[in-house]
Amino acid sequence: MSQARIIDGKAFAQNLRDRLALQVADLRSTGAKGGQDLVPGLAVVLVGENPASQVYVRSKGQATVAAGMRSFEHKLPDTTDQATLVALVEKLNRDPAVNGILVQLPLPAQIDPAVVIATIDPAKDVDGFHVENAGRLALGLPGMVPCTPLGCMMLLRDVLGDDLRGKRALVLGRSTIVGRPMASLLLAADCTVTIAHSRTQDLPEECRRADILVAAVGRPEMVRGDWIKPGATVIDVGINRVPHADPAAAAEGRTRLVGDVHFAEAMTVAGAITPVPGGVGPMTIACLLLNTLTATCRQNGVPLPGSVPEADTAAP
Ligand SMILES: Nc1nc2c(c(=O)[nH]1)N[C@@H](CN(C=O)c1ccc(C(=O)N[C@@H](CCC(=O)O)C(=O)O)cc1)CN2
Repeated sequence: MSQARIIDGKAFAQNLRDRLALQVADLRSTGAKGGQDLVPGLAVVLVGENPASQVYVRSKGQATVAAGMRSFEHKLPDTTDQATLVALVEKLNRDPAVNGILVQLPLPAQIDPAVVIATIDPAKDVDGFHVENAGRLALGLPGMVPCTPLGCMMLLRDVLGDDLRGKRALVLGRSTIVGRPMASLLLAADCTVTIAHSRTQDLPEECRRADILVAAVGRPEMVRGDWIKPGATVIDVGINRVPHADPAAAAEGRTRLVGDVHFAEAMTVAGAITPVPGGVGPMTIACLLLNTLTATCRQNGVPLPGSVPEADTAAP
């Protein structure tokens, strides 16, 4: 029985981070303005004590520093009100040392994420969630592209090559963070794109038509092997924590991470597949660094370094 190629997102992300670090070092010396080094600065804001968010924010800070950028971490209590958070974002918008702003999601219930995201200066919106950047992507204009879909596109291009024209792509999930921007990027690459969701009829059959299947639905192992077209490229965006497979370990409260795709089944059908962990997840942070470098260059009228991939835009 044939086995799919495992797409090593961890290695790809590390390679991208290494290349970005070289470009940042170059920018520091050659991009100097007014006698001062040009150092990209990323501000990450965490509200509350969600354990997963704490891990992600710590990793983002470490990755930022490792790339030679400045990291500004702002940790606010769980009880923070919306006005306080909005005021912090406005302050970061005005700070010239801050080129990128990211507010870690999810936010506590008393805060409307749409209001906070709308406050971020679109030029510093390294998450690409601001309505201006979302609109730009949907309209095929350059802007900031959300990190996870951007990372998925890089992995896809690495496996399939740059020419994705005419491929049938199915995006399972219509979130504003992954599903919708992913569909826009695939459309910009001239794929024939379907967005499937909870109301889609005969989901397995829709999936089986896809040359590229992107699962971003947040349901552990929902996509089974017989939903996959033989040879298809499968990008699994899901990160779901489930009880450990060994009942004794599960009884001790131990868990494991699984994606939205049943990996063992998919391995025997797909042509290539991202694992969970070690697939798409690490690309999210690497692309955050890429977006921060891109934002810094654009804000300072400096050309993007040649050896760093231009962040995918929907253009032309
Ligand atoms: N403002 C944002 N909030 C959130 C985003 C985002 O892009 N912007 N995405 C997710 C969380 N996230 C980054 O913030 C993220 C998720 C997963 C990973 C990752 O590397 N996962 C590892 C496994 C990690 C583990 O063991 O738990 C993997 O898949 O290999 C990085 C970043 C929600 N919030």
